[in-house]
Amino acid sequence: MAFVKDSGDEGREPVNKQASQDKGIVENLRSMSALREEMNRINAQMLHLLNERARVAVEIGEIKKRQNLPIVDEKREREIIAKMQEENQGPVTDEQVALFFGNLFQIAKELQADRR
Ligand SMILES: C=C(O[C@@H]1C=C(C(=O)O)C=C[C@H]1O)C(=O)O
Repeated sequence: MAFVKDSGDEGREPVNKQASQDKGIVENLRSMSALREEMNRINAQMLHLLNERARVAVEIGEIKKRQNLPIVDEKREREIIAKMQEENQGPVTDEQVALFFGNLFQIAKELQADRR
């Protein structure tokens, strides 16, 4: 950043404060837009994986239906959450990992129940 020279101790004001601020805002908007594009790509990948997982859950549901087994398997859900928390490297917290997988289980169980 440019500064006015020798304007005393309290000096060190930008030559053009407004222009510097505007440049910062433009840079931030550029970064934000690039980050949102990255976020859009991740969202699309996650949607793809969500549907892939859902298709597997539906297949498991068909087997359970044929064998007259219950949809809900709490032990299996607890094991998945424990394993995912063990592998979790953050910044997502273990509590958030449990919440996220809990939502995935909910979706899987709804899809299985829809087909009973
Ligand atoms: C998919 C299953 O059905 C349910 C959903 C689970 C999941 O989404 O991972 C896990 C256990 C079950 O409560 C399963 O039994 O594996």
